[in-house]
Amino acid sequence: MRTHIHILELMSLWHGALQKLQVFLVETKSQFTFSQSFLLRILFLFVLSPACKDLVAATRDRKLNTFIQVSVLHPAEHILTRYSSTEIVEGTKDPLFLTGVTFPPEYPIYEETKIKLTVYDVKDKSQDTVSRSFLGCTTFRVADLVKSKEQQLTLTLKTSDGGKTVGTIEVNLVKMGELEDGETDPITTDAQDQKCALVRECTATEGISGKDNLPSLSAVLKNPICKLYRFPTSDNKWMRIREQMAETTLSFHVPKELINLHIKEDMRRNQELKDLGELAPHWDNMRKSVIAHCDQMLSMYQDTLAELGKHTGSSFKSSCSKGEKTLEFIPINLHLQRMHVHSPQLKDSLYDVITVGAPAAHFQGFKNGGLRKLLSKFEAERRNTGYQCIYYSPENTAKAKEVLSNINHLQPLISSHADLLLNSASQHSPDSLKNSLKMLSEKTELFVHAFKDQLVRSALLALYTARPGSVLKKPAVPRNTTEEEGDLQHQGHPSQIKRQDSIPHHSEYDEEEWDRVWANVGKSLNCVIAMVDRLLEKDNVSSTKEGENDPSAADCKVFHTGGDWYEQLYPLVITLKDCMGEVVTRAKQSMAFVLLQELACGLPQCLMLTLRRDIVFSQALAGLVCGFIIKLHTGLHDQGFLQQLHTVGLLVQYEGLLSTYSEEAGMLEDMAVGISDLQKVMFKIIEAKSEDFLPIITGRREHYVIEVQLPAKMFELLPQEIKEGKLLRMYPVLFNVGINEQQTLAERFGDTTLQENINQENLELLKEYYKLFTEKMPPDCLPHFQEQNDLKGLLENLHQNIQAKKRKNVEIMWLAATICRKLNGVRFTCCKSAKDRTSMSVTLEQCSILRDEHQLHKDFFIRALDCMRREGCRIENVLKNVKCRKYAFNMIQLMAFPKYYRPPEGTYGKADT
Ligand SMILES: O=P(O)(O)O[C@H]1[C@H](O)[C@@H](O)[C@H](O)[C@H](O)[C@@H]1OP(=O)(O)O
Repeated sequence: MRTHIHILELMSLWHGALQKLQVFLVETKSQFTFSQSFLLRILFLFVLSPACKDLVAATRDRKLNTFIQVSVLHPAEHILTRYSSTEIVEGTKDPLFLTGVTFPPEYPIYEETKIKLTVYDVKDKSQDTVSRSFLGCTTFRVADLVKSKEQQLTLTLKTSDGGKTVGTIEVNLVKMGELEDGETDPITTDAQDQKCALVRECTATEGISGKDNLPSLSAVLKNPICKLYRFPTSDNKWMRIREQMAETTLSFHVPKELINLHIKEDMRRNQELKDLGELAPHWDNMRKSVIAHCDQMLSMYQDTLAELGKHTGSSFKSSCSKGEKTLEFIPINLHLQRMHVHSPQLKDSLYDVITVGAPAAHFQGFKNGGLRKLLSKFEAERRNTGYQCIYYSPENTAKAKEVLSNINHLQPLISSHADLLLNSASQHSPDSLKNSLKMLSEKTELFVHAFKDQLVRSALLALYTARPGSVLKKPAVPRNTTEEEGDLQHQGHPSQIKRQDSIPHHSEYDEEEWDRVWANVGKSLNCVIAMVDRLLEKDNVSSTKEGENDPSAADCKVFHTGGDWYEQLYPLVITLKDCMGEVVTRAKQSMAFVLLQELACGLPQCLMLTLRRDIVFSQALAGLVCGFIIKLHTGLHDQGFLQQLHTVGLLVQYEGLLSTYSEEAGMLEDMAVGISDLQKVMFKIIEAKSEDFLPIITGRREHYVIEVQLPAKMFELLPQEIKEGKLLRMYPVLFNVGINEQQTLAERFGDTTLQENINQENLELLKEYYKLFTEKMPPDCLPHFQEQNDLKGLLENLHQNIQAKKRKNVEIMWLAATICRKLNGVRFTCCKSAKDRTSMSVTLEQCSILRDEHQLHKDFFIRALDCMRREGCRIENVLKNVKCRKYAFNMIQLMAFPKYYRPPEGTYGKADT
């Protein structure tokens, strides 16, 4: 029977290159046999090599630059598939390879599968196609390795004609424990004992969601890619690095949920506009035009949602699709980039960065700039041009939306509590009556409170004047004139709009009427409360009398039947509902009238701007939800973090690499608004009731709540406050430093103030977060808390760097990222597509962390950086996006990059992006 083995990872780290190469297979379980046909889950295929002497080069005029190519010959296919390569090690006959090779979990490896290791000498790696010459190769059958004595093969590395021996390769199968022991082996100077890199297994579940195989994380992360490296530390030990990258189903799930909410919100708003009642012709025509435009927009959202509903396949949007209309709500190239470090004598550490294209409206384009500019320009125009409508500030428009949302939320709630009260009355249940009354009172108080706003009062007046034939005997300026009322008078109060004389005039506007209607709700609630008190009191008395064998007890019983309580409360409850209905109608209409002004003043631009903002927000939100869920899973056992989460909130730090020149300046303007809009988002963690762990989104444009579902076992780990549904706040901050040739142009001939302003504003936000953090968190709470002073210093340093206005000051990014990590925040890195510049930046960040936190040997810093860029997850990201293993940089671009952002030779060039 043919055995089907899953070799999850093949790691090749080859030191001493061609003489001797050892390959290790490591199994997950302590036992497996190859006679079974089920999938064997092998953790490691580990390539290890001692030093190589007498390496045979084709010519002796130059030193060898070598790499190993790993190919697989599948038993059924007889085709050799090129699978993976190590990095190139230059100028030595004793190369030390640091890069591993991985097989994904679904990769089929059989007993009969052959693995071929070919060694090449690279002549010129700067060319598009690396010019190389063959040095030698060897092939082994997986079964031979597994069945071999001591699970080790010694193979000869031969020239292509099979004639000449150029070295030997040792292949070993290693059990997990042996590997772990090996990990801490010191590196000796004796090349014979040098051990090299490995690639470790990465299954969809275990690789990223950890050993517990967390279903709530597996539901979100898909298609993981995993690479492993082993790098020397400064004290000559080995550290093991697992680099992982995964896409997320949230790329599509979040935008779909959000568009659904927009549709509901806009349908409701359109209905509210229709329900405004009779209006004078000027306003009526305005309303018709607004509704027509809004309906058009609505159907556009519906079409987009329908298109997204058809989408199947991969859960990420590639860089090539960034301009596609149907995908405009989807974030570009959203991935989790994770580095897992096992270093000797130190605790394992995880470093996560979410990489995503800058949230921006690519389909709409950037000819007129991005949201930051467009919104303020629009607002200024709306304020200054003589539209035939009333100007309400953005704050007041937002307030109107809030009032409407409160009405829509509270009215049905109060109504159902009132029904519950009647129900309790009919059951003659004192306890339940008390409870229902408590709930009813609480909600009604909230309701009354919701309308205590001057805006409602002034909008009622404005609406009154917009009714056919309205007239004001004197300019009715309500008490406490507000900003919009000032504007209202300034810009043409509706009452000042000329009307035809034939329109019949209404009686004078009664300013006090609203107060009366509004107060009636409170009064009718008081009547209900008084009645309930009386009923309960009588009930008490009657039961006491009953206990005393009072002869009139029988009468009382008749008097206090369920029906009686109900009958006495019923008319009062109906009055309460009626009063509330009266308030709702007036308040809804007045607020809808405010919204009508907002829309009418800027048609159709305001709808296009709303669309643009929705698109950008959708992309930003998808990333944030992904970042939050991952952070929650990694921090679930960290009590300090959980406390920070509910007492302070979560810091979310974005690193932007966009230039402030041409189109990218527009992208940055979009991105800045999209990220700032994330302040409107709060998270809530709930216990999952089914196997569907995807987050649930509720709310409206001004305020969203994301409910993240956790399985019961994990939910149990949360602090009580979070379990009780406390809303968790987000603190997004963005720091941008353009690094490419376009930024050089911006610095020389253009303008960098956009970047400077963004960095300055966000520094203030970061400082605010830090202040909150120090005020609310106990001093010993966080693992990094002892670094309190460091943090202060880092913030000061960041401040100075931002003030310094130095060109391409990438120190800003490093400082902001370090502060974020120390404050337990979520890290994001973004450029246009999150493919090229982002890859340079995250790999640099990874290696810098290894150097600063894990004692990466200083001589290996550049080597490690090159390994990650050449063979790591990010080149796979490029491949996923553009089907080509080349970072899309040309020489001119690279020359403009800060030094450590340049990829190794041979990894960049023309790519069709
Ligand atoms: O991932 P990016 O860095 O945004 O990719 C850029 C790349 O930096 C640039 O050199 C190249 O000319 C392309 O513009 C890339 O953008 P794409 O969005 O086209 O991948």
